[in-house]
Amino acid sequence: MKPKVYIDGKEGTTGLQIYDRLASRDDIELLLIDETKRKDPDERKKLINAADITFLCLPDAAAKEAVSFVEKDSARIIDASTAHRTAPGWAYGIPELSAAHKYAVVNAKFTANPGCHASGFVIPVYPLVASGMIPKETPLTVFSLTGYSGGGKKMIAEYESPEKPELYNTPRIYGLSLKHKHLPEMQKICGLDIPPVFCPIVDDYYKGMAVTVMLQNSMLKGNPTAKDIHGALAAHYDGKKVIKVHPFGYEDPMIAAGTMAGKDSMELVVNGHEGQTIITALFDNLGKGASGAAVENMNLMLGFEETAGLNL
Ligand SMILES: NC(=O)C1=CN([C@@H]2O[C@H](COP(=O)(O)OP(=O)(O)OC[C@H]3O[C@@H](n4cnc5c(N)ncnc54)[C@H](OP(=O)(O)O)[C@@H]3O)[C@@H](O)[C@H]2O)C=CC1
Ligand SMILES: CC(=O)N[C@@H](CCC(=O)OP(=O)(O)O)C(=O)O
Repeated sequence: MKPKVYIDGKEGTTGLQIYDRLASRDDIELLLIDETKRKDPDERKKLINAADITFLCLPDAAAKEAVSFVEKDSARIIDASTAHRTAPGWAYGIPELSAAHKYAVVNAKFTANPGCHASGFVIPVYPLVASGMIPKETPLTVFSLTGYSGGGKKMIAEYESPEKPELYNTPRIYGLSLKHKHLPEMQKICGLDIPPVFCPIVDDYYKGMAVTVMLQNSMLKGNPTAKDIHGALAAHYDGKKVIKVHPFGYEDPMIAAGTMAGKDSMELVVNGHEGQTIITALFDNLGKGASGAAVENMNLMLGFEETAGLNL
């Protein structure tokens, strides 16, 4: 029998993107809610318990409510919201981080899909902290360029409105409280003593991200060069299908944030010299930053090839 899959919040930005990746697959059965009942708690509860896996593509409060609906042992959850990313008992959905992370996802009842900015930070930083190259007490900084689809339906409507304010044509820095909701997962998953200083920037294009971490090499163990750091990342992600480490350096003098738009994979680009290193994670906020990652996690949880249905 084919595994049954339900998307709670299918009409939203992330939900529609997951639907697009699953609609043509014949190895799963998609359960669809009656459109007039898509926010009806009883109907959603019925489908969550009828499904083998439910994707939650909802605001945090609705995601928490959906988890409270789970009754059957067979019902498993992949939550795209921020609600459970540091919660006990939840697997963190970046299986490439380590064998233990992959094992946790494969066997999870509950998987938290990572935040988009967080993915671009955690994927380069986790292995460097785990190996000791970045001491866990290092004060890191990170900035992230994102397309406006990262803000969901509301932000998409603002950017695509004829009344769009003139200054929305230029990049806008936000998260100025320095308390962005992705900071807890960045710190916890990487095992850092303190969260990084994080500056997100949204710009007037639909999708694609460039998340950049800058390092003073003298703060790192053994005073590595940028090439050493590149070598450590290339070794860690060697053979991975969804995460690629670009050969050291970059062929163009500039890196465009939209380079990986439309893809479900991520590319890490390392530049620098003996004294300083700059690492940029290039990916799509709707791909490895959300829906592509969610489908990859589903594939692992259901025993499929992890890249099934993905566009690498
Ligand atoms: N956009 C992105 O790049 C990313 C988003 N996420 C996260 O994924 C989740 C969904 O985000 P996104 O798709 O962007 O958001 P959207 O606002 O685009 O979509 C959310 C959807 O949930 C529906 N919804 C709201 N409340 C309920 C409810 N009680 N029951 C059923 N459906 C409900 C909304 O309905 P209606 O259509 O009526 O508004 C909407 O269709 C969020 O938690 C977000 O933080 C994570 C990573 C990246
Ligand atoms: C442009 C924009 O607003 N992006 C969102 C992040 C999107 C994402 O990863 O979302 P969740 O953590 O909600 O899952 C933000 O920075 O809050």
